[in-house]
This record gives sequence, C-alpha cells and structure tokens, in this order.
Amino acid sequence: MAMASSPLLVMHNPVCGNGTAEAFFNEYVFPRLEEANVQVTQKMATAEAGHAGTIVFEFLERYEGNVTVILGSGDGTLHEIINALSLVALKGVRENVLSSSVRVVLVPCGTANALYCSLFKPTSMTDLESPAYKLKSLEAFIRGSNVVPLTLAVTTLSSPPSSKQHLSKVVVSAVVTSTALHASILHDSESLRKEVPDIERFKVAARNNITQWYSSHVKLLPTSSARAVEIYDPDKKIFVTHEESDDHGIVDVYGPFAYFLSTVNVDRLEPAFRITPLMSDFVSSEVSLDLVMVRPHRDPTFVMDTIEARNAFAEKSNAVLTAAYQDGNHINLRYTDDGKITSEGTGSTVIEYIRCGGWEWIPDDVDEKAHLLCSDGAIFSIVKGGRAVCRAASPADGAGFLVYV
Ligand SMILES: Nc1ncnc2c1ncn2[C@@H]1O[C@H](COP(=O)(O)OP(=O)(O)OP(=O)(O)O)[C@@H](O)[C@H]1O
Repeated sequence: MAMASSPLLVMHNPVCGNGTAEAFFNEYVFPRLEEANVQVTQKMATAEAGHAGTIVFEFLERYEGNVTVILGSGDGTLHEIINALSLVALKGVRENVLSSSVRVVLVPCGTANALYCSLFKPTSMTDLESPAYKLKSLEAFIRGSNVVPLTLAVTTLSSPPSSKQHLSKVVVSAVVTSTALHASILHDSESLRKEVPDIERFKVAARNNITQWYSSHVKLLPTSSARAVEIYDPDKKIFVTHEESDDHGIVDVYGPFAYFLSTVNVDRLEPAFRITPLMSDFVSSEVSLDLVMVRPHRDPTFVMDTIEARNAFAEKSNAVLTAAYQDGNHINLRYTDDGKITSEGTGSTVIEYIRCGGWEWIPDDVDEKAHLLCSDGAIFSIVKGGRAVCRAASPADGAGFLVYV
C-alpha cells in the first residue's frame, strides 16, 4: 500500500497529446486510486502553459513530507515542473528545508512520452494504447515499488563575456538537450501542432530542415569522477576513451554539424526512435549524458560545403534517422570508400556516439540557425557571440525527482 498519509497531488495537462488525459484519468486513474484506498490531497488540471510548475511549487510550500505527484502529460509538462522547482527557493512549510525531493508517477498522455517509453519499454505498438501499459508507473506507486532518480542536464546559455551585461539563463532537461537538426525540427514542429497533431509532425519538420548544416565549435566535457570523454567503438562494441582528449580530458570538435543531440534518462525520444540506444544497453555507472553527432565532413566523398553537397548529404542524414527507428541501428552505420552507407566493413562511422559529462556549443556568429537550442521540446536561442554549456547532474540525496517504476 502506498503511504496514505503523504501528500498526493494528481494533475493532468488537458491539452497534451490528443487531448484525452482528462477522460483517461476519470476512467482509469481515479477509480484505481479509490479501489486501492489511496487518498488524494489535491486534484488539478493545468490551465495554461507554465501552470504545472506553479501548481507543484505551491503544493510543496503547503504540505510537509514526501510529496508525490501523479502526472498525466507528456515530457514537456514534466520539464516545466523540474524547471520551476530547480531554479527557485521554496518558502511556506519548506522555508528552511535545504532541498526537497518529489516522487513522480507518470501517466503517459503526451505525444511522444519519451521518458515513460524509456522507463517502461513498449513491447508493441498496441501496447502504447492499452490502459494497462499506461498505468504501470501508477501500479508501481500503489505497490510501493522502487523509485529511480532522474539525472538532469543543466544548460547555461550565456552572452559573450565581452558584453556590458553578462547575462545567462539556465534551463534543465530531463530528456533531451539538442541543437542543429533536432532543435530546428522542434522549433518548426510547434507551429505544425494544430495541423498535424501526432508525431507525424516531427517527420514533416524533419523533411523541411534535412539539408541544413550548422557551424559551431564544440567542447566535450569529461565526466566528473572518471574524468573522461568516451566514444563508442562499434568494432569492439564498447565505449573507449576518446583519442583526442587533452590533458584535462576535454575534446575539441569542429563542425559543421548536421545533427547534435544529447539525452539523459532516455534511450528514445518516441516509442520507436531509439536515438541513444546505449543509454539502456550499456547503463552508465556515473553521472553522464549520451551524445549523438553527425558531422558531414567525415563522409569520405566530402570536398566542400556547397548547396549540392548539402543536398546530397541529406540522404545520409535520413539514413541515420531511419536507422534510429530500427532499434537504434544508426550506431552501426559506416561509410564505404565511395561514401555509401553500410552497416558492415571498417569505414569511419557515420555518427559519433559519445558518453561524457557535458558539452559546450559555441555557434558561429553568422550561422543563425546554429543558435537554436532545444531542451525537452522547449526552444531557446543562444545570443550572438554567446554559447551554451550543458552538464549532466545528479541532485544530492534527498533532493531531485524520483520516478516510480
Ligand atoms: N491548459 C493548458 N493549455 C495550453 N497549454 C498547456 C496547458 N497545460 C500545459 N500546457 C502546455 O502544453 C505543452 C505540451 O505538453 P506536453 O509536452 O506535456 O505534451 P505533448 O507535447 O503532447 O507530449 P510530449 O512532450 O510527450 O511530446 C507544454 O509545453 C505545456 O506548457
């Protein structure tokens, strides 16, 4: 039995996914809680973007003890909650409390539900629609099962050090932090939400951006304990220390980039899109993030950055994305000598799969699109001359977000 005395907030986002969260809660979640004799302290529906953070924030300031939130939404609403709580100090009953942890029960009602699908791997597409599948985290909570702590990726977007007012903004991701193609896709897909309500909209936005390259200088930052940046070696099928690590364990990487995306906690961004498959195949023993990069100049047929070269390379970026949908097979893709893509041979890999403590993305001033950054679907813009620094972080004991699994 779940702890009846600890405060329980039940909240859903009525507009996420296909708009059926409320119906699902009324039909399945509340009846199940009643049946299990679990007392609900407060029920809320979010009324607008940003509201979820305020609701949880106020709930924490009002009720003492271990708070549990049953959340019916997608990843975006969880992102709002994490950001609302990570960046401000609580008052009320928690005025003098150093840090608070929040236990979360996920009820997947969003479009992609990356975190849920990574924690509870669907066995088939029909699984996704079944109430029993969607209630797995709730059942774990009712049984009083395990919680797993979320690793967070904390990104600081800063203005150039030379600017009069050196401003910076911090954003926290629980799923994905990206630039390049993925950030452009998310940037554009928001405007397609009404027209294409399902995950098809990501594919439409991908088609519109696939020929774009992004100029940036990147620094890969080592993990804090092992002090290393690792790269996946598909021959040995293990991670190895990156050859280009300097004395501090940092690796400098130069673009242009077609793709640049990192994740924490998840091996997929959609039920079948396993973009960082090693997150679940090789579980990391320390706080780190997995990063996938595609740099067109690794293609042996690359000569110069021209429109023709970008158009021709689009086919290869597509091959990477398609293979990611095939159980994450993009990690095995290589070039043949004549620039074709194969999953055999010993040619250079099409992607670079990195495991590290974080990264810096320093976009080229003149490349406007390289200034976009996506954090769990929310889009930010790096100011001209500025940079983004992303680091994997694990909150101290007794703080952070714990998900019932
Ligand atoms: N009542 C509301 N009205 C309008 N927007 C809302 C409301 N409540 C929350 N939102 C916004 O809805 C957005 C989408 O929510 P969410 O990300 O949870 O679902 P999704 O995008 O459908 O799923 P996923 O992130 O899994 O793809 C969030 O960015 C949030 O700010």
